[in-house]
Amino acid sequence: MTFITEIKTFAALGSGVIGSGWVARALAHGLDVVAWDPAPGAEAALRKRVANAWGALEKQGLAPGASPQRLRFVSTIEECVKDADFIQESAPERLELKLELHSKISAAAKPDALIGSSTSGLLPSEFYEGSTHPERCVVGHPFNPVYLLPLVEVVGGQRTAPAAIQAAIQVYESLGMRPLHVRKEVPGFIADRLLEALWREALHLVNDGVATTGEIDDAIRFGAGLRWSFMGTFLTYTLAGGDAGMRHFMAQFGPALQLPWTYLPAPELTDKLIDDVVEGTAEQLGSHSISALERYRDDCLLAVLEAVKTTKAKHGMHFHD
Ligand SMILES: NC(=O)C1=CN([C@@H]2O[C@H](COP(=O)(O)OP(=O)(O)OC[C@H]3O[C@@H](n4cnc5c(N)ncnc54)[C@H](O)[C@@H]3O)[C@@H](O)[C@H]2O)C=CC1
Ligand SMILES: C[N+](C)(C)CC(=O)CC(=O)[O-]
Repeated sequence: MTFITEIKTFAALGSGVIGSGWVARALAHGLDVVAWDPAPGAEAALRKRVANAWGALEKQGLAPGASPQRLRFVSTIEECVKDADFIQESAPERLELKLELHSKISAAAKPDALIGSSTSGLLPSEFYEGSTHPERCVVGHPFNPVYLLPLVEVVGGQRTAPAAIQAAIQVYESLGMRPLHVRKEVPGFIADRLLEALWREALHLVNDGVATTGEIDDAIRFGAGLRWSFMGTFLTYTLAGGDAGMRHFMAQFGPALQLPWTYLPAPELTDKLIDDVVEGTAEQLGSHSISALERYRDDCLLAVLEAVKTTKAKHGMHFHD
């Protein structure tokens, strides 16, 4: 079984934060993009988000012919997918909604067009249950902002063909991404399991009055956050074990895991906790608008990506190593 991997037309269903990020990435790679979203005013909101991202994409370098004008917004699912070579769904994270949407998408799509879902952690075997040609259906879980962050987790369901996983990896690579094949279909995949643990503990720290949202963000951005862009937890902790490496690290810090410092269940989302988090982050936002902070974030990310790429090259490594 073969799937389309040379893509000219990219279909995006759902054009919120993540869908618009996919649209911007695909446009920047010189593709024609067709988008659909049922919300009133969705087309204007999408074009505004793409415009806000375009400056960063220009700085990063556009493919020949890349233009926001190659985006066409349509009014039906069928029109969106019928001529598409690759389809990416970024609809709200609700199982029933995705189940129904994918039965319509897959029925109208070319049979050999791959279908990816941006879900953050739902299981593909479940929401592709009613899909036509389920062997071409995968999860392609991206990270915000999708147009700059390279990681995409690729996950197959019980009926996904291994060849479709490889084909999807090829397509995401052609969009400049760094696919990571999640070999076992588990809720939350790999990255969101880790991010959820951090998020849960951050909420506990606010709930227990230990720290404000700003202080917790400081604890990340001036410490581990800086090193995470080029070295993950396992290699970082190997170095933290000194010359004796990971075995010494495990012997020294392993017992603390039995205390443990962290809680497993999430805190109850009481009105007070929600207010504390919303008020804390409003203070952090200050007078900046979300789009201004998105441009600031994008500039920082471009600088970090460039620094990591240049430094890796000096050490004989490729960016995707
Ligand atoms: N926001 C994030 O940080 C990330 C989200 N994701 C995933 O991406 C997907 C989309 O999330 P967001 O973009 O954050 O949500 P969002 O709320 O920003 O956007 C969702 C969009 O879907 C549209 N929509 C509503 N009903 C729809 C339907 N029946 N069919 C198609 N579109 C519909 C909405 O009008 C809205 O524009 C979810 O599966 C989420 O788990 C993945 C990575 C990160
Ligand atoms: C909060 N979230 C689970 C939707 C986050 C993600 O899925 C990935 C990200 O961009 O952090």
